Amino acid sequence: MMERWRPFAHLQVAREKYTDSSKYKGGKQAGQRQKAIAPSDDQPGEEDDEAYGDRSELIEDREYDTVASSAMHVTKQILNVQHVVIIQPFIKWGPRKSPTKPELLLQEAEALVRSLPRWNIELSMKVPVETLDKRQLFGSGKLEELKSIIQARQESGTPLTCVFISKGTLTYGQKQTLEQVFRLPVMDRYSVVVQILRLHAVSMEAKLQVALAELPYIWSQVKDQEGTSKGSGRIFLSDAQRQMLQLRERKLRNELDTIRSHRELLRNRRRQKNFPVVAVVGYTNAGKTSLIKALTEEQSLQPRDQLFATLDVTAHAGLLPCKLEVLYMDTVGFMADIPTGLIECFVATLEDAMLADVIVHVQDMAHENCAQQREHVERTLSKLMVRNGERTFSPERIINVGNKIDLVPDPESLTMKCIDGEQRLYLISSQTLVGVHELLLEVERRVLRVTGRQRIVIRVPMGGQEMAWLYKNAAVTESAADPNNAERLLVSVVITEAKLQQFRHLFIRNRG
Ligand SMILES: Nc1nc2c(ncn2[C@@H]2O[C@H](COP(=O)(O)OP(=O)(O)OP(=O)(O)O)[C@@H](O)[C@H]2O)c(=O)[nH]1
Ligand SMILES: [Mg+2]
Repeated sequence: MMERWRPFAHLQVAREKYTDSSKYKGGKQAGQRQKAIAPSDDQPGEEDDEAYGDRSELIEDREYDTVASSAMHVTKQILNVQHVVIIQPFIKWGPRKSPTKPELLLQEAEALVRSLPRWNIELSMKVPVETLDKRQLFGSGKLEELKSIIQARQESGTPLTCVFISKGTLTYGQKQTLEQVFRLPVMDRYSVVVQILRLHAVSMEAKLQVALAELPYIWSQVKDQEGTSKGSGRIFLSDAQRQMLQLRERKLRNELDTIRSHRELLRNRRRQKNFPVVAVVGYTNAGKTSLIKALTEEQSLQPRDQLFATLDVTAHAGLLPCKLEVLYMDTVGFMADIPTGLIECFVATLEDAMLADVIVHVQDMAHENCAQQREHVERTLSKLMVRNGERTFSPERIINVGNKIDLVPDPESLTMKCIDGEQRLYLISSQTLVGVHELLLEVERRVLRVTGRQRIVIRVPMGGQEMAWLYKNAAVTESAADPNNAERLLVSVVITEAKLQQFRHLFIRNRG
């Protein structure tokens, strides 16, 4: 019966590159983004796409698409128009009640749907439930009521095409029951997020990660189905399909391992080049990309009002006021209530962020749920730390930034909250640039402190080797003739302790 409401099953033959969404992201952005990166060899991006052609076979796999579209209702035709009914179930009381208000949960569900360019929200409802585990999820009366609402809407001429139940994952049984009642395909958060990730994945690494993130979901649906339909004679996966999925998982893991060791090499190379790294992290849509754009004035960066707009960790060069060059890493946003299996794969891309010298945590001050978002990010970051075998973040390395203050009606009221224990919150707007310069000065202070760099003035002979050495091994900020000695220059530099020792050893001792 389900076959009838599986609108994507017949569509998976299309071969176009579904991640080539450039025309939906405000122009040539996908290409521009690659150009924006500095230095260019730091990215497992398009060049990898060409260099590893066989990887694309993993992305373009017809047999897999058939299984994926029936298990998740996801499709390569992401850009098809959809008319969506959103239902946000929430537990009204008891220990499993969500700490977040149902209205905010519903808003987040709507934001997820709006992140898909041609998905239209036709109906949006929050519905109290006793538990999220019932096979039909809702009480019988409520279910009938929902069915009538949907039917009435359809009869009035609205072409509804799917129901999005905003719960992490629905079991196969829940989906089947609800699809029979609503006579529409039913999706959960996992499958909607997968659609968004598929759309926004640009680099081969991100594409492979999304592909890997889909597998635990498919397996869980298969397991559920086996548990519910014993004896019904209907087999969800053939043995050959099972083997195909297992093989696919192995291949994806291998490919990702290869890409990551390549990334490790690049990271080492970057370290040799001695660029301090500043990672920008935060909840999805908090304004991470916008902040990097403001700090680097890089025009090609395209912030978007979409969740999970950034899926690739990219590096962008910027100059600190002292003329020291740093790399800002843009990262994947965090989100609560995303099943762990899904985000697990992306956690690896945050490795770079964890190794940064300084971490900027961007928070959306205009969001009603700001405090919970902040806690979620902090909790996830500390879990990541533990996994990476690190102790804890020293507060030295973290700068808390409250963004979007231009949208806060009374920004003055926030000033009170700015001192949070020892941690200061830097209030800024990446759009109007209020507070950005002050933040930049703080980034500079932290980078210099954490990386053991100092700003000093050195007196060197004019035209000597010293000057060339300093240009190569330190950041030269200024040079001027020494008023007391016409043959000497006063050079302001930002230099590490180790390099300063080397300088002394090479030049000062020699001079005797
Ligand atoms: N008014 C206002 N809007 C902002 C500000 N900063 C960012 N935005 C908007 O917020 C939206 C999200 O910005 P992004 O910079 O893409 O956010 P992000 O954190 O990189 O999001 P993801 O990559 O999806 O996790 C965009 O529409 C931005 O224009 C700000 O200071 N003020
Ligand atoms: Mg972003």
